[in-house]
Amino acid sequence: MTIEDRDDAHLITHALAKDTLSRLRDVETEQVAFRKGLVKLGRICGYEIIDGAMETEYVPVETPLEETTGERVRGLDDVVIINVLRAATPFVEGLLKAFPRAKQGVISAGRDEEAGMTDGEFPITIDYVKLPEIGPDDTVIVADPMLATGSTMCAVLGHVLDEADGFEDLFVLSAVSAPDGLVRVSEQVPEADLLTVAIDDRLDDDGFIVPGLGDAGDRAFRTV
Ligand SMILES: O=P(O)(O)OC[C@H]1O[C@H](OP(=O)(O)OP(=O)(O)O)[C@H](O)[C@@H]1O
Ligand SMILES: O=c1cc[nH]c(=O)[nH]1
Ligand SMILES: [Mg+2]
Repeated sequence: MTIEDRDDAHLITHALAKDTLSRLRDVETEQVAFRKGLVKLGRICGYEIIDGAMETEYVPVETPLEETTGERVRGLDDVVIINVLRAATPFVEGLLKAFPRAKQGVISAGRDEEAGMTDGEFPITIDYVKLPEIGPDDTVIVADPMLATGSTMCAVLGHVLDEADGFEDLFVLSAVSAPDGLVRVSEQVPEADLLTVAIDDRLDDDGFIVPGLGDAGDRAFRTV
């Protein structure tokens, strides 16, 4: 198993996840490679969630030759993936390779970077929310590659909690997290399990994760 439990989060420690993230961090990685890297990382994280957090059950299987016992992952049809626009889009594309039958939700959320941070938090604008029905059997994965101050994720989770009629598990999945963001989300939404590939050192004065990988949305969508 390549998920390591820590006090602040569960770390996805698969070697390929670390390799892919290191390529994403590289300032020389251009748009197409960056976007493909996020897709790949999403796929790896999806497989790791299945391996580390979901159960299997034994089932009878009739092969062309005889009956045997196989093993199937339980609950693959009861997965909800929430795409936090915009940077999560390629990350979610990868997750869907692991969970092809997931129900999908979309929440468009952005930090007001002109307003800036106050007490370590950004004002968040939510423009659009479209969620599927979420119920007690569902494993919910809220995906956003960057968890910086945690302001966006707290706002997003507020909508998820308002609309969900219970859930089996609620995972917040990010590629890179800052310590402040992990603390904010776990204090404000204790029912969420935080999964991340890396926990970086700190935030800079503009709320960017250091060393981080820069602005994930801008690099994937080439808006700089
Ligand atoms: O933890 P926080 O301090 O809230 O920062 C993290 C958020 O910032 C980025 O989105 P951004 O606002 O840049 O929007 P984008 O996806 O459209 O680029 C990132 O994808 C997160 O959603
Ligand atoms: O470092 C950061 C912080 C917020 N959003 C990003 O894309 N990168
Ligand atoms: Mg951005």
